[in-house]
Amino acid sequence: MVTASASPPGAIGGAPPAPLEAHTPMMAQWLRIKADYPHTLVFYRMGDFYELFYDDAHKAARLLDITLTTRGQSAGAPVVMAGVPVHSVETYLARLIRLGESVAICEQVGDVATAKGPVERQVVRVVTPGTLTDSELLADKTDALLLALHVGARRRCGLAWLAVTEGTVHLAECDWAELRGWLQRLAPHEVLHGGDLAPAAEAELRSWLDAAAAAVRPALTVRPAWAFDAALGQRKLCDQLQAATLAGWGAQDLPEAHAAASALLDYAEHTQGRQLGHVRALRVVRPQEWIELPATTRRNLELTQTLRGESAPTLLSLLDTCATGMGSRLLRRWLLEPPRDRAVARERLAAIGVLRTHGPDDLRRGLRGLSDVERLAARIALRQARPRELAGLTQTLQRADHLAQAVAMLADTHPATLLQRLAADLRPPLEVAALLARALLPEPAALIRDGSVIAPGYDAELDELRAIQANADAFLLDLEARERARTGIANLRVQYNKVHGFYIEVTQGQLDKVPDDYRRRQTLKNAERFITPELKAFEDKALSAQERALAREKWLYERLLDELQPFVPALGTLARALATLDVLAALAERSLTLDWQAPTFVPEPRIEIRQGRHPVVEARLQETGAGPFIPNDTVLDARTRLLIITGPNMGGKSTYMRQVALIVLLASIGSYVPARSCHLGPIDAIHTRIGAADDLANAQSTFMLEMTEAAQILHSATEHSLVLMDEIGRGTSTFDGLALASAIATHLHDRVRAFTLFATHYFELTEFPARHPGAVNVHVSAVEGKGREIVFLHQIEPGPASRSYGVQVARLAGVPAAVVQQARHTLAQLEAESARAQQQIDLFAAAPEPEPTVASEHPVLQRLAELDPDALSPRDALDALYRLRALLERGG
Ligand SMILES: Nc1ncnc2c1ncn2[C@@H]1O[C@H](COP(=O)(O)OP(=O)(O)OP(=O)(O)O)[C@@H](O)[C@H]1O
Repeated sequence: MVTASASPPGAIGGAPPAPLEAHTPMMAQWLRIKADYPHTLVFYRMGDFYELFYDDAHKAARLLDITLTTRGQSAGAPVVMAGVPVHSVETYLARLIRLGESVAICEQVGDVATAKGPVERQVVRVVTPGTLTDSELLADKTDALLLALHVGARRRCGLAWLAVTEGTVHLAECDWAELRGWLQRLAPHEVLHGGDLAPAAEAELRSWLDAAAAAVRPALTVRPAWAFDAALGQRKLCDQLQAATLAGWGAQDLPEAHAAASALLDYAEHTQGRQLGHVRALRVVRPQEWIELPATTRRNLELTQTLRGESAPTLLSLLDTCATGMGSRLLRRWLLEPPRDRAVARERLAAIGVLRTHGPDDLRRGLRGLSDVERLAARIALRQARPRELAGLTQTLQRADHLAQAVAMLADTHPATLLQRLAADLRPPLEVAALLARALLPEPAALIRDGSVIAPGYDAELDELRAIQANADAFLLDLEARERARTGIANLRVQYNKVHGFYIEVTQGQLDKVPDDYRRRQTLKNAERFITPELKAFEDKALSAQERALAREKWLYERLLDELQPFVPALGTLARALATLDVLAALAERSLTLDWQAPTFVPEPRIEIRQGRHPVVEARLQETGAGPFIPNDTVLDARTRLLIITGPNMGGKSTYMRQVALIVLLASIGSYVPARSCHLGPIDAIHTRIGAADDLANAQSTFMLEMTEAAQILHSATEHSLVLMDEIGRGTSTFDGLALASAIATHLHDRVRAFTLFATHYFELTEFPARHPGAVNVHVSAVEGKGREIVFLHQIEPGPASRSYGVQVARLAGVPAAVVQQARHTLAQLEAESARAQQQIDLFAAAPEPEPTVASEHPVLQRLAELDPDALSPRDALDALYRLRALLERGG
């Protein structure tokens, strides 16, 4: 980090290069502060504005479209500045954060009245994309994730991440090659690194991050190399967890991740300006724990985003009827991190089963409108909680207590372990509710600086100060009456304004009646304003009482935050329990509303779905009244591992394949599924290769992308993976495509042995099952009506499709009749020709052994290859052996 002394004075942040003394006192103060935040926009508080200067001002003017001005001079040059009003700062912050910028908020902390020169200012908080805690800046349903990356020896990467609004640090280690997958899965909003990456590696990191990003452009923030210290990280984690060792979390042998954690915690504390008292949990994430969902799968299955990047209609948007933001965030995590261990899913299913029987509606009503306890716990720990948030917590805790009782009753009668754990964790700290109810007004002011936050009866001193203010009104009325009587001025008024304080106002016509002891305070057009010794004495007392009351309220509020600190862990536990209950209740509601059934897990390899449906397509058909969704079966097991799916365009192949993947995923997270029944064996990954959008940003052609994705699948799929291959090979010429498709199918069938759904338009591939016992043909059915129009039945049936109906679909799509007519004609010719040729290519013949290449590489082997042993006498053979030996000794 650049400091004031390391940089030539005055060259900071675009200011004119000059020693600090040459600048005005205020600009010298700004320069000192800016030197500590060279890469961060400094919002420098001046009255009702935050001002930015020099380079910061230029940048902000560009990014925020605000006016750039100059005012006065410093070091002999005009001061370039731009400002935003304090009252609307959140809007500007939100825009900057979305652009990946960070902002240091620099407030006046000194006393304006007593300051000599500029008031003392300090950076109280740094707002960065990965460390957001303000409710205004965070979307309800997503967390801002901060990730620290440490690249150690042999490019081994340590990862540590957290959402500052949550209480858990996560650790993981991986190789550089796997990093991309991690970034895609986590989609962090900000990544910290030590600045020691080679330029190529940094560029790679940037491109991976941008590819993983959703709405917010992730920031890449450089932290000093010393901040990444394994020993320090381990110590910091132990401190956070209040434990002597990390062994209890299985986190002791992760030095690279410890180094990352040290930078992570240091930075999070630095931005919040304090320790993270609420971070009390640690999780080591080992990728083998989850069913792998590569980025392509998440995209193709439209789990949380449509292919167009919208948030609906997606699987998440269909599932998410959660009543709270906490629930929605947890549901998203469940969906993206399906556990391989079926015990987790079984527990959730059992709990959902109980909620279904009892009807989840009462619980859901109880959850609706609850405060975001998770974020509030963090904001209390960071001392950022606002009065209204705390007042809301009072009610939330009381309502959570009712929920706790309801869940306890359910858990008593139904032994579902998850419900029992929830009942144990749903223990709202009611003393917090009592304390808050006593301390706060039911509807306090938005900000503590405005007063009107602390309830009467909570603090005797505050009550007394407020009484003085309250009596003031009575006193002023009394004074007004007395002065009217004394002076005979009937329209005399005693009033107050912020600038001039208390005064007696007398209109022009009455001025001759003003007594001698009136002192003039201000002259207006039609009136004069006066003060009297009695009013002045009162003013001093009332104003000081008001000021003191405000200061007292502020002090009491700080004490209240102190008193709440010990309850932060309990609030964290409560938040997690509420979120879990919310997700379970939402899944129960969905399963009832959408008529879903519980899946059954089996130990043997199997995906057996009866009457399965695609939940999102079904919902859309229902919405648009476009007819019923046709359910279909899927049976894959140890003997049948690959389905060759054929059928017309628009027939429903993609829908069918996706529905199988979605049902497998839903079952794995412990949800009911859109099917009459589902028996599911172990699954370790869901891979998809569907459609193709040109990756122009990375200059990859459609076909290149198709093959890259196929290669990744062939390398990483196992016999427990589910693989969807949609029309592989269509991005190139027919022969190339067909050859590749058949080779890929063969590899998946023979070597990988993954459960594979292979949709194709290459009819030649329907021969595949005849030669491969683990494969079968199915097709989506369609018929041709009388008018040669195509009717899609969307029914999966055994055997290959009889024809492709491409021309009929084109007609359906409105292709001009003349073109359709010509296509029909050409098709008939092609079919006739192909039947004549009957060229039999054996698509599925075993690949020939790789050609021996070694012989051409080493001269000894070359010579050896040239020998014909049958033509040699024993003597010649011995000679040849000596010659070879000599050649070898000469080094070839
Ligand atoms: N089982 C079903 N029941 C009812 N409608 C369905 C069903 N499956 C698909 N559809 C409807 O058919 C449309 C086309 O389906 P889909 O995209 O899966 O076809 P496809 O065979 O993959 O087509 P292409 O080969 O052109 O990619 C869907 O948008 C949906 O509206």
